Amino acid sequence: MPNSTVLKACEQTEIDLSGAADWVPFDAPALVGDSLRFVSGDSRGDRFRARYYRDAEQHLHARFWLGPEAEGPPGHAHGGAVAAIMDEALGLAAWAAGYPIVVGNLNVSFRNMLPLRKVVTVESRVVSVEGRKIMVHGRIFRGEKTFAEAQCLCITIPGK
Ligand SMILES: CCCCCCCCCC(=O)SCCNC(=O)CCNC(=O)[C@H](O)C(C)(C)COP(=O)(O)OP(=O)(O)OC[C@H]1O[C@@H](n2cnc3c(N)ncnc32)[C@H](O)[C@@H]1OP(=O)(O)O
Repeated sequence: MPNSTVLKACEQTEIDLSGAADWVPFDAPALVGDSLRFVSGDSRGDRFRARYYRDAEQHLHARFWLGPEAEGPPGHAHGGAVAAIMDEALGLAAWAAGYPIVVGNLNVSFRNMLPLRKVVTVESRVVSVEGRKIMVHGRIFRGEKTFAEAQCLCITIPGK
């Protein structure tokens, strides 16, 4: 079977990215539009598929699926793919909290290799706001297993 056919087969698969019972879908493109294209913009893609939610306390969560085009170590996610998820999700968490920002500093700890073709959860918290500096913490996990943790310093955009 040619490679292109193998990749197409993956595209056809519907991935269950549904949220927890008390989460409400969050319309991220309505807030930041094309800024999401690099990571979560292709809902049928073979790299990332994602859906964002907010809980009752307005914290941002996401379900992410990483496909074959996000591969680093065999069968597992590339570190850059994990960092890209953190960059988008934690930056978006600041936007969703009302702060128009860019990411100034992102510190990612890779705790366990993240398996491809599994749905994982991203959780985030805006932990502090000091002037233009918004600190957001996040974690990628599935069940009891944490794959990555991150601290993201977001800086509000002057004039926004
Ligand atoms: C846009 C929609 C996004 C939606 C969700 C998707 C999220 C995607 C997130 C991204 O990928 S954003 C793209 C990657 N980030 C960048 O390209 C940012 C590039 N850097 C800049 O544009 C500027 O350096 C920046 C706006 C962050 C800061 O420049 P400024 O000249 O406006 O601010 P300044 O340097 O005066 O710093 C303001 C404060 O922030 C602090 N700061 C700035 N950059 C920092 C840094 N990198 N590390 C630590 N602290 C930093 C700085 O020390 C200072 O603290 P104090 O007020 O306490 O003095």
